[in-house]
Amino acid sequence: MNIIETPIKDLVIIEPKVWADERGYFFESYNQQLFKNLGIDADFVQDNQSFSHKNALRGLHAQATPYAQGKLVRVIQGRVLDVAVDIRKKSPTYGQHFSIELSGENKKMFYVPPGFLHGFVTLEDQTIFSYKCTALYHKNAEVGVIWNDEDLGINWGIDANDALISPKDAVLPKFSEIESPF
Ligand SMILES: Cc1cn([C@H]2C[C@H](O)[C@@H](COP(=O)(O)OP(=O)(O)O[C@H]3O[C@H](C)C(=O)[C@H](O)[C@H]3O)O2)c(=O)[nH]c1=O
Repeated sequence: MNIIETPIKDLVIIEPKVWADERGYFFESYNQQLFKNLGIDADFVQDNQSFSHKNALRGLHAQATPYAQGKLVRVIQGRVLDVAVDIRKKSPTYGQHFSIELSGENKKMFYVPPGFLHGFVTLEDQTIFSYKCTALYHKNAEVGVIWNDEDLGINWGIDANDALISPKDAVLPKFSEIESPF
């Protein structure tokens, strides 16, 4: 298992060791001791899974302190562009984002610590997205920013007219309109 740092501190990519043979493949998608050895000393308490059609765009979401969530995200089937935005007020990369393509094919995982907005857009039909969270869901603690915020300048790689957005996400505020809870 390899861990790859990104230009944003604490935001890391994990490449699991994949065992392939004539039957298919096997890999450990999570191993607490191995992750702690790699510096990800997080206790996960909730697993989530979503299924999406192509061009579904979920985000940008976070949960405010004290319910802030770290997320270990991966794609079981299909392909996404995954995006994390640093909104830790004291961070030198505040307001900056990092994007990565996650797929059933590349089997890459992405650890998004507490203090980040998170979202993804699906690049293939029948995409299954799975992630572990370090805090339970608290609906009333949800915070979000509109996906196409001009200040964040995220290139989602799809035509905005094709994006499938939930009614909730379609009315999220601009980045300049929120006070980061981190
Ligand atoms: C997140 C969540 C949702 N729900 C229920 C509440 C909603 O009625 C329904 C759909 O939720 P939502 O539309 O917020 O699902 P997503 O748009 O995929 O939200 C996720 O999208 C981005 C990518 C994230 O990083 C977050 O984990 C999460 O906000 O599931 C639950 O019961 N538990 C949960 O933990």
